[in-house]
Amino acid sequence: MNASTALRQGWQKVFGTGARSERPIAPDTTHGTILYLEDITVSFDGFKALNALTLYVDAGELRCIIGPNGAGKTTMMDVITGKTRPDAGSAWFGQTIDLLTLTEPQIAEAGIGRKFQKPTVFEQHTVLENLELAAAGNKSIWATLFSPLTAVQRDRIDHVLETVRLQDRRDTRAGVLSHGQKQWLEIGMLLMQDAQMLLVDEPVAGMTPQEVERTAELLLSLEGQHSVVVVEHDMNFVRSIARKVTVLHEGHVLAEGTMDQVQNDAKVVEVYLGE
Ligand SMILES: Nc1ncnc2c1ncn2[C@@H]1O[C@H](COP(=O)(O)OP(=O)(O)OP(=O)(O)O)[C@@H](O)[C@H]1O
Repeated sequence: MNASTALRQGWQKVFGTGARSERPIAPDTTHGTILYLEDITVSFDGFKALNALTLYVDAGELRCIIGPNGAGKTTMMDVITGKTRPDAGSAWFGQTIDLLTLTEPQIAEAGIGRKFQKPTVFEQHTVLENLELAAAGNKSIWATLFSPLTAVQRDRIDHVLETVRLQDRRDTRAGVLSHGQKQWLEIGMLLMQDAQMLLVDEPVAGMTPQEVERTAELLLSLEGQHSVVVVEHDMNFVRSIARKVTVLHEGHVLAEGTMDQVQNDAKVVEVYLGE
């Protein structure tokens, strides 16, 4: 059994494999699709950052999104998380949750977590405390850090620490972690929030080669249990984790397929990879 499979199986033991029933609203993925973006258009002063973008993500899928600067990758993430409202189109989380009717906090509550390029952890708190705080949501810091953990919470934290390989850093202040470790901690925090879909923006920028390799293993280990959308410019990294790759250009999908398929697509070579 490889490391990813072992982690995934452990994950299933702790969190189960079905829909998360403790959520007030959870995406219905019985048709196998967790994200439906259809004909999404976003204009800024008449310029179409997204132009009738249609894109679907399967439940449990690890999807890489690539494309030249200005292709609309960030704007797409902003639409999914409710930061930007489209002028036209529809965005559904599973079959029943209309993302365009929800606020940003409601979208996060529904199970969509976003990790920005720059890590945003609580630097003065330990790794363990960061995970506790992430799980606590709106509870006060005092109430969270001074109430004893339940056995279930302890199991979850142990499992997340193992997944993000920070077991031996649990009592380390987050501020002194390496850049890569902070990125993993932040992914761990999304896992503590039980994010079913993780949007991850340029996860390996600024990492050492070993950290890049570890990040690939981490993202691959989430496959199946979580849907992960990774936006990344580092093509070697994308190649190392790629399943299905979507190439965005001028606000819509230029090509989609395996890394080999998109790399050999003449349109993609012309506008992006041939640069
Ligand atoms: N708030 C805004 N106001 C005006 N124009 C914007 C705004 N946000 C994005 N844009 C423009 O929309 C286009 C798409 O930007 P976006 O950031 O989504 O691209 P991207 O694919 O993420 O690029 P990069 O790889 O450089 O991060 C760009 O031309 C950008 O300048």
